[in-house]
Amino acid sequence: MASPLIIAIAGASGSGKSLFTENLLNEFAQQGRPVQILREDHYYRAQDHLPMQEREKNNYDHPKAFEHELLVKHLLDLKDGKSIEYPTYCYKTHTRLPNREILDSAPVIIVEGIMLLASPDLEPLYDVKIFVDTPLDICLLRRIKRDIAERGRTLDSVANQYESTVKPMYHQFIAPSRFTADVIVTQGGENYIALDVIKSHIQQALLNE
Ligand SMILES: Nc1ncnc2c1ncn2[C@@H]1O[C@H](COP(=O)(O)OP(=O)(O)O)[C@@H](O)[C@H]1O
Ligand SMILES: Nc1ccn([C@@H]2O[C@H](COP(=O)(O)O)[C@@H](O)[C@H]2O)c(=O)n1
Repeated sequence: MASPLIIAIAGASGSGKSLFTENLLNEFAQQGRPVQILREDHYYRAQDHLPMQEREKNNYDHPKAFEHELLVKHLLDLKDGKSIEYPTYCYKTHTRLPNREILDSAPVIIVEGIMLLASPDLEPLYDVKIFVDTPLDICLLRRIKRDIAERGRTLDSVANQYESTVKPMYHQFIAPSRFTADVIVTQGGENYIALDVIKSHIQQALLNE
């Protein structure tokens, strides 16, 4: 098998990265082309050694919150055609779950997450770098709804975390990383023209291998 293409999709929390990734996956699934998806969130560091109060106060919007060294290893393994043991993460307990999933390599690997373009160790591994650029007020509204519905948060906790870490870290790390992207996607996860352009590029790159 030729070396897989690695597509990185970055952007603010709530920008629509996950939805964009799902929609890209659907485009390839319709053609019966195998695609593997990795989420940077699964690589948040385990915190079993910390009491819950400490975990709740942590800064999850700093690059050091992630075990990027493991993500680098996994991407290199997938590039070599090897399978990986993909970690599982729980936002409610702020730590890893014991189960791991075996993921096989595939011709297209999509990796999605907030800090993917802000890590110099990861950047050389990508073949295509995409930044989903959505106004921060829209990201915040989506995050409030999602975090209350799915991640066990309250309106107060989302607001406090947003002011103390999410917003300042966005300006320090995520916003500057957009300049390293090959493609900037506006209108979030439902920009079907961007999806089409990226799908065509990937298909062409696979044909040329
Ligand atoms: N273009 C869009 N229009 C409406 N809702 C959207 C759009 N993009 C994403 N969402 C919703 O906003 C929330 C956050 O989107 P998500 O893709 O999880 O963001 P991210 O992965 O960047 O944090 C989800 O509930 C998602 O369904
Ligand atoms: N224990 C955690 C871990 C992460 N977060 C927040 O998740 C955001 C990244 O995930 P997205 O799906 O929204 O891109 C990030 O902004 C962290 O603040 C958390 O709240 N708790």
